[in-house]
Amino acid sequence: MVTIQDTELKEGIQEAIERAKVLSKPVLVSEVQKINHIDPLSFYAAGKSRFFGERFFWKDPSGETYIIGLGVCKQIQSDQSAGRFNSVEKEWKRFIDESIVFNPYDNKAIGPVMFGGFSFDPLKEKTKLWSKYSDSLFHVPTFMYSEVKGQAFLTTNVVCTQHDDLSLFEKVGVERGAVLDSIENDLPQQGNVLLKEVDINPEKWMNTVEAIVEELKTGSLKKVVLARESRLVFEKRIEIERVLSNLMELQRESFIFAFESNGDCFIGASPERLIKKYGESVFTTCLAGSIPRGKTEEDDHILGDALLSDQKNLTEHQYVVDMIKEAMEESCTEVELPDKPQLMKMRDIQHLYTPVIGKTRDDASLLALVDRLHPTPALGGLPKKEAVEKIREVEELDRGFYAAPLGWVDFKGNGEYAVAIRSGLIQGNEASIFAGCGVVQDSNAESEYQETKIKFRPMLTALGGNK
Ligand SMILES: C=C(O[C@H]1C=CC=C(C(=O)O)[C@@H]1O)C(=O)O
Ligand SMILES: [Mg+2]
Repeated sequence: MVTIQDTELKEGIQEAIERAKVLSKPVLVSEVQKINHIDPLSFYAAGKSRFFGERFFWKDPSGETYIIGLGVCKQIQSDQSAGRFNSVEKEWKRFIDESIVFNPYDNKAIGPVMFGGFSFDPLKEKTKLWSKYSDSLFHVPTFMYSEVKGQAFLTTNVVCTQHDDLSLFEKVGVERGAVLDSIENDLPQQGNVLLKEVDINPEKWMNTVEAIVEELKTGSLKKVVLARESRLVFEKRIEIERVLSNLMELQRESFIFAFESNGDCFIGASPERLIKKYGESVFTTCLAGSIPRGKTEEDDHILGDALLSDQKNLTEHQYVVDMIKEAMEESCTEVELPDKPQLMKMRDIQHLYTPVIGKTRDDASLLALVDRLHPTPALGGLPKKEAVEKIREVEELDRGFYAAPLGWVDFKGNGEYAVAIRSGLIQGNEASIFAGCGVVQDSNAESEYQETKIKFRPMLTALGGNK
């Protein structure tokens, strides 16, 4: 049981209603309180009955930051394609500038935070798979639990209109009390059975890989990332909490995320950071080039060493390094990166990995950096524009939010975006899972196909389809 003593929320609501009258538009009041630790997954689960379809979950790979949101007090979305990063940022800034924030703490990821993401390619023809997600979609939660370096905070966000009155304060208090009272530490155990697993057109996908390899040998394109889908049908509705719990247990080194919208849930465990910005410091990652894990420790070392000296994978990786380095040098005063990749080992796969750090020039915003980086050649290809056009033309899959930036930004401009790979879209008792790989001149369709099979594994296992 968590007891909350409200201090400023009531006064804040009063003030926000007055401000809403003057501005003739809704005004946010945000209050941050330090609370005792709550299990992040239990907080998420506590919102199930009241806020299903309006929740999000985020954990960074270090486990330093957890952000869990329940309810949506403000939605920011944009269906425009050109300038969508900028238009989301502008709307967010305007919203924050007019808001009233009570927050005596200096931590990141507390107070008003918007969580969400962007589709991979807004110009790709839409299918009904992603009908619940617009091309840019962000939620500011009503209640948000943040755990930052072991300290726990609860943020309450209330949007007040000129027609509201102080009864809003009572209403929010009752709702928050109900959420906190329904926190239970044990997740219900529920078995589910995988009835059907359909790989969508694998032969056609391999033919496309072969055709692209031929194109890469002659034209100006150097790399194209091609992805595919597998569709799973279960006996019962998929329990998002259970999938998250499995991901937390099995993919500890990854970003773990869930983003619900209108009853669907985009979920995954990505090893890939697109960009993190804390103050002026920025961190990004070049991640491309893959090999399986070994069955024994010795095997694993042999495979890792083979990856570190494999020319096809080194080329695939280097394209990403070159592009990210150029983008960072444009936006930063200092950029540091090692001159050779190292290994990143996850449960199911190992990758070539080059971390990059920098200091932003003229305080470039996080979303401006996302705009500059997305998609890196780890998800799009090289040259960027031609590769994205090629994917739009030849790929059967509607990527939606797969392979695109997903993450958060707080009201001070700090935040982090992952590249949403190793992910899937849950729709009731069905799920689509996605995986792709970097196709270069030396690619072989069969081995790229095997690579996508390994990349399906984190989600397949978490869903209960592959023990
Ligand atoms: C496109 C995916 O992985 C990317 C990230 C790491 C390694 C990759 C590769 O080796 O092909 C891909 O570029 C995916 O997991 O769906
Ligand atoms: Mg690869």
